[in-house]
Amino acid sequence: MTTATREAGAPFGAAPPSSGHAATDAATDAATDAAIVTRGLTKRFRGGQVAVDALDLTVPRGSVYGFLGPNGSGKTTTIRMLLGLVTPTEGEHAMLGLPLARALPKVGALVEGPAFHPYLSGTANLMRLDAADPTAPRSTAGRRVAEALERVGLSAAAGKRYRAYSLGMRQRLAIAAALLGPRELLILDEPTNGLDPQGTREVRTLVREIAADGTTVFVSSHLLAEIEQMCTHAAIMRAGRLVADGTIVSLRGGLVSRIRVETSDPAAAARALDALGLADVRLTDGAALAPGLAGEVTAELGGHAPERINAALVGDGVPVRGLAVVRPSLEDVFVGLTGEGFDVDG
Ligand SMILES: Nc1ncnc2c1ncn2[C@@H]1O[C@H](COP(=O)(O)OP(=O)(O)OP(=O)(O)O)[C@@H](O)[C@H]1O
Repeated sequence: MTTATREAGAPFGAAPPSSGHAATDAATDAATDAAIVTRGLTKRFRGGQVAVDALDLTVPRGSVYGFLGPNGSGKTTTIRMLLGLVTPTEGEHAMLGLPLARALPKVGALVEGPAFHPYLSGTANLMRLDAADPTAPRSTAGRRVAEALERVGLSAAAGKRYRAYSLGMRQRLAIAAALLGPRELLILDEPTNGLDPQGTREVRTLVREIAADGTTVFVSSHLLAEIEQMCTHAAIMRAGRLVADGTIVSLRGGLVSRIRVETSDPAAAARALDALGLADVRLTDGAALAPGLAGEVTAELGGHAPERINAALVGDGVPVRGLAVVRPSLEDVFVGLTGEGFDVDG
């Protein structure tokens, strides 16, 4: 069943009124209460290209949900299906447990940035966009625009022409456009694409602030580190398929942290780590590569406290130049799952 046929009836995931099974109800309620649910969502373009392949997603309310995947992995197509801009070939989807037409007023979206007029101010640009929404009452337009500008931290620059805005300010204005009116869910497609580091930081901070105000944020990106810094949850896509999803902590939890010791005596360090019972001790002898180069020993951290490892190394007379806990990144998760690097140009 697609969105088009579902709009007139109950939203996907809604519990039947007479459902009497507690376990089934709990599962259904979780889906109904989610900000976004998709089941078997598929898009096959004419010509046979499968952009999204049987996607099952559950985005909890209140999460900052990273939708991660290399270029071309189906992120934009999924978002366009969610918003009713592309008709799915198969599968179901719902936002906020509502039929699409009722959900959309509560959903702000930034898919392809709105076209702003370079010679108009931030305020004037948003007033134009607000005026294009036939459901928004005219009498409160000024307040809506002022609030949206305030929310993205552009009140002070509201009167400036758009052409004088920095890249980060421009993107914040685009997000303000998605926030005209109260939103329960904000969907952002690659909001930091093309931004400089400062602009990227501004957008990242803004996303966190919006989430802290209680809005669920669904944000796509091809940048692993960015999703790790910004999100509570993530789904990882590859070639239209979901390869992993969950909280960032649980995704990383599938892989173990390691301890890394930098030392001029890696053999002694390796012996000490072995004696402590650390697993998978690996050694690189720097001096064998170049005279004077420090060596490195790594091992699975397991339940060992790094400070005790350090004390044991020092106690054994190992000259420790550096000691670090290396936590697995989402990139490690992706590589572990697919056996491939995360090719951003993929
Ligand atoms: N209208 C279309 N017709 C045919 N193929 C399409 C169409 N739109 C997207 N595709 C293809 O579907 C696949 C997924 O594209 P999509 O834009 O959803 O990926 P993405 O993960 O958002 O990547 P990007 O970050 O580059 O936009 C790609 O191979 C793309 O070429």
